[in-house]
Amino acid sequence: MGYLEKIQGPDDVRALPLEALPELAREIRERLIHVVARTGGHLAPNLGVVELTIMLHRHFRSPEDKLVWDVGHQGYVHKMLTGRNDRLPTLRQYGGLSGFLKRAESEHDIWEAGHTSTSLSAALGMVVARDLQGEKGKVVAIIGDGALTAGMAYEALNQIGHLRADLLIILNDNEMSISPNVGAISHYLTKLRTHGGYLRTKEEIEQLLLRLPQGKRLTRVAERVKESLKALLVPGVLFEEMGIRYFGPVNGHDFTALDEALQQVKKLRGPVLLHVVTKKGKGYPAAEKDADTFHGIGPYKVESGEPIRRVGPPSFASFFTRHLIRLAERDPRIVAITPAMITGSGLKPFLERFPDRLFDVGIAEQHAVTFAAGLANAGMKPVAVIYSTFLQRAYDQVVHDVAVQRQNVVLAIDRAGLVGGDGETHHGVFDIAFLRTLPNMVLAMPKDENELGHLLYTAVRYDGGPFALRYPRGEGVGVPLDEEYREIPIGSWEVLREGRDLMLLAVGPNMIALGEKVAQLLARRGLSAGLVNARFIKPLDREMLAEFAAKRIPVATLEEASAQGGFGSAVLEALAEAGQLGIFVRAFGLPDRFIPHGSVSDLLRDAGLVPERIADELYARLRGDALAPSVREEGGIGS
Ligand SMILES: Cc1ncc(C[n+]2csc(CCOP(=O)(O)OP(=O)(O)O)c2C)c(N)n1
Ligand SMILES: CC(=O)[C@@H](O)[C@H](O)COP(=O)(O)O
Ligand SMILES: [Mg+2]
Repeated sequence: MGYLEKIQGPDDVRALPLEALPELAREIRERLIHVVARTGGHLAPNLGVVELTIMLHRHFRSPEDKLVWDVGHQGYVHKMLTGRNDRLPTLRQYGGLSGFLKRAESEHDIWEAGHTSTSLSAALGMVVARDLQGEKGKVVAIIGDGALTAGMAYEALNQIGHLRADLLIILNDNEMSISPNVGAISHYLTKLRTHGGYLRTKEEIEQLLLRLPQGKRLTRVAERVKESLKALLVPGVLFEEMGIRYFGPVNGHDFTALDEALQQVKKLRGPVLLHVVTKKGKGYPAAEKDADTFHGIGPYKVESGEPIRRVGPPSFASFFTRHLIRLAERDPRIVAITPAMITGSGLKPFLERFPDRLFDVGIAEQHAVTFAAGLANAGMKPVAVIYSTFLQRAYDQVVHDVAVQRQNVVLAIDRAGLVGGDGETHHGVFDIAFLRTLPNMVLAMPKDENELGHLLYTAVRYDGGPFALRYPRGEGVGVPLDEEYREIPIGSWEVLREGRDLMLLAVGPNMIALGEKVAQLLARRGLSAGLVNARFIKPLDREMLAEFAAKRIPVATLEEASAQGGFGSAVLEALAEAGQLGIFVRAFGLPDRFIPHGSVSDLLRDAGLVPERIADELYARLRGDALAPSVREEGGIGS
């Protein structure tokens, strides 16, 4: 029996002799590689923090000492060492372990995060609470070099330094965000890494100066000279100048070096940053070689690292890039912006074709949006490609810098809808509600990858202000692409199927497929339901809506988004405004709760967005039959 199988919690980790740790690390890596090969997940980040996680649990007594992980995608090792190793094969599965930390899963999961760069702010909050309550215990934030490119991290560092907060920050620097890290901060960290590993403080540097010939005089010369010497000699001066003592860099795979470093820094009071250098994907050649692909990967063959690809059409993201390249060929104003998601957004072909017209701004969604507004302000046609969930971080920039000024920015909202294994923090289900309420905003979603191209063509030619174009994670529908693009009239819907007794208004490919099945089920029961591709969420096709109302045809809306404030709400508001609420309307969407991880089909079923449930309810309501009990279930269909 190996070491890992005997570990039920951090006490067991602390009980192991130092010399047993390399074998424990090997066992952890072997299990990670085999389990994630089946479940999919964030393999490379976790392989990079095996030794670090082991040592953190040896030096700090979780949960009295609080380990606050940034993002949490690198929390698998932490879970294995805190009593959840046996459940690892349920990772990211419906009802199984989350791929991020979850307080409901364990007392050792102090903080939940799927979005980067929140750990420092949260940790500082815990430090201040501890001190105000007179509690004990260390607070340790573990943040990656990528997460350190987000502005929110500096807002926290600013206050940490100001308060001289007694907080340990572990900077896990693997030179990678998802793709190789970018920006001036990353460049600075590279300089620090190449300084070679030493653990000197400012004081020691000053002692060193004093030992130099003329050292006394030297140290007496103007503060400016000393400061500039310090900047040369003192590593981490960026942090030091914020009042945060910097130590490192330390080899994050060397148990002895980590042990010594943690031994030293944990005794210190006040804000301390330990710079740990790790390798993303460590211990699995395929992941070491291609940490970008193995950052977040689907199932793969262990022997070769070759992804087990499902046969099917390319992803919406890759279709989007194909259209963007075709349009950028003709329009030099078009530039693309990504906040550190080149790979996930499928933008690599665009980068290869137009290296000077793609801007990776790092993990900086707020900056990405306002940078786009600045570009538009100067006559360019910026296309900001941002996952729906990450766009949430830039909402005020959309309002204040884009919508108010009617800047001609295209917001390409990828991962719009349920995303599956990433769960609550990643489903793109709120952007309809938070964008449709903005004046000057156009918001559209295509029925398939071909219409995606026509809507993008319409968007880049539109000069009436912001145009938000949302599309889902996952594969296209499998339709051919037209040779030529055509403009789609803004605010126009498309009738896909005529109906006499009911019109289903569906947003996006999944809901159109769902609507088609509902219409077929109702047809078998003698109810004629039509289906509309509601490709514009804003502006609505008020003409078509008024026509249904005038003919007193009931409508039902279908959206893979929060029903609260979503497309269905917009339709209800429009009918109420036109005094046409007399017709029956039902808005089907996601319920008023956060949707966990699992397959999209499991999650849609859970939310009641399945044809049988919807057909049952609509039939019962329209034919006056008593509602089937199952349909009345609370919290199911968007309530
Ligand atoms: C606000 C936000 N934007 C983008 C992402 C997508 N994302 C997840 S992990 C990651 C890279 C994080 O890099 P780093 O902090 O260095 O961690 P590593 O994966 O290298 O361990 C990114 C961009 C996110 N989770 N949150
Ligand atoms: C942890 C994180 O936020 C990203 O790695 C995210 O999981 C990527 O999502 P996709 O797999 O949809 O690109
Ligand atoms: Mg990193």
